Amino acid sequence: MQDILDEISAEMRKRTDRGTVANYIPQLACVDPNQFAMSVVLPDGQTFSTGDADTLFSIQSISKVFTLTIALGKLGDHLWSHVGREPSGDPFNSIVQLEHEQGKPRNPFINAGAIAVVDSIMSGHQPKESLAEILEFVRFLANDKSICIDEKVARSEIETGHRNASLAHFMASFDRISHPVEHVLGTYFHHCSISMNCKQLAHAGLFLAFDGTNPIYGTRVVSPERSRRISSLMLMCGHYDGSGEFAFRVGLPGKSGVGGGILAVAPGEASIAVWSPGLDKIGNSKLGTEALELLVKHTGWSIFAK
Ligand SMILES: NC(=O)CC[C@H](N)C(=O)O
Repeated sequence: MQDILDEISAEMRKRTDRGTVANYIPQLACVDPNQFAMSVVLPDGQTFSTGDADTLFSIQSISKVFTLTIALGKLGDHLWSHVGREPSGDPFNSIVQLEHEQGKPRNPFINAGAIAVVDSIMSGHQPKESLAEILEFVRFLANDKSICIDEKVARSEIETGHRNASLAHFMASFDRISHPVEHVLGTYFHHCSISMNCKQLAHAGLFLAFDGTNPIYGTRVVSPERSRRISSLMLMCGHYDGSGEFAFRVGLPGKSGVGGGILAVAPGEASIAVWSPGLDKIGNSKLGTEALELLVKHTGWSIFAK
């Protein structure tokens, strides 16, 4: 595995077209695009890494996997009255479907859906309490208490987040937001601003690759059924209007973020995190996707393989 990862890393180093860093969040625009990292965690806990795997990056929308897991734990199937579970085929920050669909977001991974999910888990609490709960959950999953929120990134998102504010207010106009919009947005921006490195992220996703149970510690996080459902949403919606392309090229459930990270799960095999800050036109990591494509070629880990 180490040889495979080093080969992929060497291949990625040669790439001249590395995509473009997210510049609509000023703090993310400062990140050096020449970075690359990949980590693979196996069920016995062995962790293989290459590149800048200890460097922290903003996990952005990958955090939506964790908030969805919390929301399903709290609301169960009732969550689906707040948010749908169909691919949107539109950009992650699009508002168009909301008007035609009575303010109900298509799925939990587009921005509108993730904002609705956050609202559903706040249950009358202050943003600080909800954030503490989300952060605690991520730390528990990764078994790492050092994971934190990057306050500078959160500030930067708050200052420039007009589009997300529009989505939240638009949903509120359909009575679909039950907490003060500013509180919901503050919580959303902060959970998007959690910083992690590839090793931590791969560990945090391990439960999804093993039917809801972390195989290293034997701790059950969610039921097998729920784990499979979260993974199926990652496959169908985890890369927004690029989800079909990702399934076609990689063939694994994955969730991307505009910080350039991707969490991918190979059921029964491994959890994988990859990071390269340059994005393609849709907002998914360009080299991250290429690296996962190569990994799957080497390992045969596609969910469509026997
Ligand atoms: N795709 C993403 O990672 C988007 C998340 C980002 N925080 C936003 O709201 O725009």
